[in-house]
Amino acid sequence: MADLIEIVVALVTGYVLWTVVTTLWRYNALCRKVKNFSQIGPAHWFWGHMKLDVMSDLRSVLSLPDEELYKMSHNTKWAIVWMSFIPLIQANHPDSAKAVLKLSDPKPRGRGQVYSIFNEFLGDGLVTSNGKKWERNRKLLTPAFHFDVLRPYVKIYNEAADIVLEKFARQMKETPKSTDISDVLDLATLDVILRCSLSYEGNIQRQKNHPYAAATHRIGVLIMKRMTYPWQFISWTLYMMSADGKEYKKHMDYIHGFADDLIAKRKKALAENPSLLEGKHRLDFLDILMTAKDDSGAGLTDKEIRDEVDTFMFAGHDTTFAALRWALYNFGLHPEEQDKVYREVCDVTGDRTYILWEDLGKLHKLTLFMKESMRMFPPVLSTTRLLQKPLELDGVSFPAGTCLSVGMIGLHRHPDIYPDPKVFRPERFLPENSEDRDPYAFLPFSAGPRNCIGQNFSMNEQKVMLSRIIKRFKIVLDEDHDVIPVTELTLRPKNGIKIRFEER
Ligand code: HEM
Repeated sequence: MADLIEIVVALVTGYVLWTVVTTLWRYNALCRKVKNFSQIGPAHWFWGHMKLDVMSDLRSVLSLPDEELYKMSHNTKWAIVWMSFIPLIQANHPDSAKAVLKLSDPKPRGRGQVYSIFNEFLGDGLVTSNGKKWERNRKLLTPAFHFDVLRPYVKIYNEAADIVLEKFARQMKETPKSTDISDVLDLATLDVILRCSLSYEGNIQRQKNHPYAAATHRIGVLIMKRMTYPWQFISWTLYMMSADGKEYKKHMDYIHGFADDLIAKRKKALAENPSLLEGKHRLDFLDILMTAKDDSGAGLTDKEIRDEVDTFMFAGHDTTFAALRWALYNFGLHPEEQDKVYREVCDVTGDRTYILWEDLGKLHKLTLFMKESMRMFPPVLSTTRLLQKPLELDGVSFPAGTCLSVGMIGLHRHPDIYPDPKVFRPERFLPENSEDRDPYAFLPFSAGPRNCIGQNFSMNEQKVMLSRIIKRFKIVLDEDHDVIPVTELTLRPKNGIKIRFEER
């Protein structure tokens, strides 16, 4: 018996030692590989880049002098951010971005890995799931973004824009110097996604604020804060013991309860009146989820439906909200570009106030403007994959099991791809100026099999909102208000953006 115990102890000790040694060996090999990659600044020996100001205030990164940017990007296709001792390797060139994104490699969701942190919030929805489950749901939900489904949404975007204009006009009467644009656009984008995809009529925009919008805002802040404490990042239990963890759980419970309620109401409505789906040429998002059956005839479980509802409410609202805020900011910063877009909107729409589906394809200058705005201020800052096979690129080989990200800011400001990267120049996206550019050089919506399913939805919504706003108002930035870009899941302006809306 004693012999057996000794053997077991020896085996366990051997296994533990073997695991520690191989992990350290792999870690050391990876560190040697990445040591020459460009960095946003010197890393602290313990915290790495996590506690640097640049992580919370991106102004210094966004205003790096061109020579500095050039030095950081010219000879390398990868950059590195140290999350304490964990290197976060980021593709910052189209070649490396393509190598990462065209693979069907999964998103990393193990303990302490980037997407694990979203699991409690978004469950196993389309953004976070992998493998067969992702494949099934992506196939199931793709028809919800068909043009025929998107076309009637233009009416809803216009209705939301009506209220946005009315509120901006009222706010300007109350505070003529300038007004913060955040709450108005937050509720508008939330209302749009709820009405279009989730058949939910909650009169959201008529409320002063909404607990869902407040909860997503705080969740963004708390997730980024959690990432700066490795022990909280790795352990949900430890996180739940902190005050932040408790607050996070409170918001999450609210969000999940809201989604459950919304699903229950739609189920009830469909049960009482099945004809609601009759005559619908194509089903919208929630109805697809409710009625989908797999080959064996089984539908999605309640939890699966809720995960997708949570995912779409977040992914479909916070991102477009971010893009709209940065676009209005850029209108204010670049009055001459604003003017070009204004004249185009007037030409296309004439005496009409409402934007029609047919107008959307004619708003070329606005589209160039929106692309340049998302180049400089990408609403989503990165996406990550877990290598399933070794990857060799640019003289560096990464073993299977390495996490590789694409960093949108580094990529979109690469001076070899975008000369004068800090200059706002929408003509960069004219066909004649971009046909030779690699499609993986501009990735606000990511690319490859896991690209954004909602990009047309969002582009249409942004076009309607922006053209309606700009046709009615001239946009002037409040120069006394500091705009501080921060990473809070999406790229947000920390204290909002203040604008003076002048009636045209
Ligand atoms: C300006 C607005 C938007 C931006 C910048 C944006 C950006 C992105 C990016 C970068 C990804 C990849 C994320 C990752 O790999 O982790 C993504 C995925 C996704 N987006 Fe968007 N998005 C926007 C709007 C929307 C809208 C309006 C919806 C829904 C109506 C939506 C739904 C999704 C979903 C479900 C995914 C996961 C797709 C998959 O993995 O199959 N997004 N988006």
